[in-house]
Amino acid sequence: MFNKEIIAGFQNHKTPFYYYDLTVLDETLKVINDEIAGFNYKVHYAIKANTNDRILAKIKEYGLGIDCVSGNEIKWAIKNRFEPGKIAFAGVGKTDEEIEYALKTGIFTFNVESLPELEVIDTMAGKMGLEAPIAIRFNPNVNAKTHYYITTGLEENKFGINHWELSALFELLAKLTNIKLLGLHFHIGSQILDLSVFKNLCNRVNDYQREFSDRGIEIHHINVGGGLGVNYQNPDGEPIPDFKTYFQIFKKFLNLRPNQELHFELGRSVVAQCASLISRVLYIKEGIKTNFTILDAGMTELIRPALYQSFHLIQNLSKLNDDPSSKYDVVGPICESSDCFGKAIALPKTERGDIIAIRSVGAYGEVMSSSYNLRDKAAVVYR
Ligand SMILES: Cc1ncc(COP(=O)(O)O)c(C=O)c1O
Ligand SMILES: N[C@@H](CCCC[NH3+])C(=O)O
Repeated sequence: MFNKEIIAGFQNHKTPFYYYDLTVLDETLKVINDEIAGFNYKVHYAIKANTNDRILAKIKEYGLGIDCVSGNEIKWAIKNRFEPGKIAFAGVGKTDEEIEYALKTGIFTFNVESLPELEVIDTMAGKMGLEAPIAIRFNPNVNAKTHYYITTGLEENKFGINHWELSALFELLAKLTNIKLLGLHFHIGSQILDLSVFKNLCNRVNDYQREFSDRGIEIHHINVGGGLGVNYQNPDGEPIPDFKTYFQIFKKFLNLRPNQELHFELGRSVVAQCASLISRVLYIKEGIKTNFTILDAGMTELIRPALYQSFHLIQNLSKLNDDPSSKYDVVGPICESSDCFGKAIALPKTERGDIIAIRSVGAYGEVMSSSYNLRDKAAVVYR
């Protein structure tokens, strides 16, 4: 991602800043489109991962739709010229205002997460003289084998309708007159590296499909959500897991009906590798076991390590060819001990003023930043 010229160019910018390499995004989007070509598959990009307008313009260029989780995300998608007919709306807590707005706008589908929500959407659509297009989000109770905080498809999670609610759901569907059932929706979690869990998901989806076809209910599309993980250890290497293997699982194990569409809501795997957080070393401070490298970027720019103890590769771009002979706790300036990007990180001997890159921050990076400690918003630089 970096060469001498790019690194030299960084000297002209005030740090910290988000550096987006749109050529990386191009490559990723091309791979996705190649893998789904010839199949009745559609990808709706999960906009929560990154709402940057230049990123969205690229995603639109490749023809993806958008998966939203708030009314404001829908508004933002439309402002960025995505057609309402390519926008899906999920979320366990849709407000009346958001539902009304989405109905008026004519989005493709509501991914409905509970029976009470289904009734509210039906009532509101009735009052507006509309038919609400819906998919039912099921909680398939499939373990995504990922971090506890980003697991969404276990019965104990708040997301989706559980299997034991199925007969109540069928009764309700038969009764409601202002909804049009289009799809079945699933999303089991994020940063999934063990792809066998998607095979387990396919088996559950096939079971759910049967429940509907046994009752003579036709389903237009199946939505298997997102969740494909990325290689945080080696962002410049081959993606592990890779898109080919991922899509292959659905091609092999999911029983699509004739003419049925298969939808995906990928977020992280689309955008994670196209960005780095670029920062300068403010101080090297002596520590008890390891010295501290204190950066001018902190958890306000990237909260993932503090929130999930997640790993991001850290590189000293000022000394890229030197041996990583020293170890540092790489920390930010925020008044929290969790403001730490990594402990005992091997780096070349690092000095004040060195440029540091924190890699793979394109997903859930900039969007999760905050102004805690009244910090300025980080700038953005593109290639
Ligand atoms: C409903 C839904 N769809 C899609 C995504 C995108 O997931 P990921 O970024 O892991 O691909 C999420 C986030 O986990 C989600 O909650
Ligand atoms: N914010 C999480 C992912 C959550 C995805 C949304 N359900 C992360 O940074 O990994």
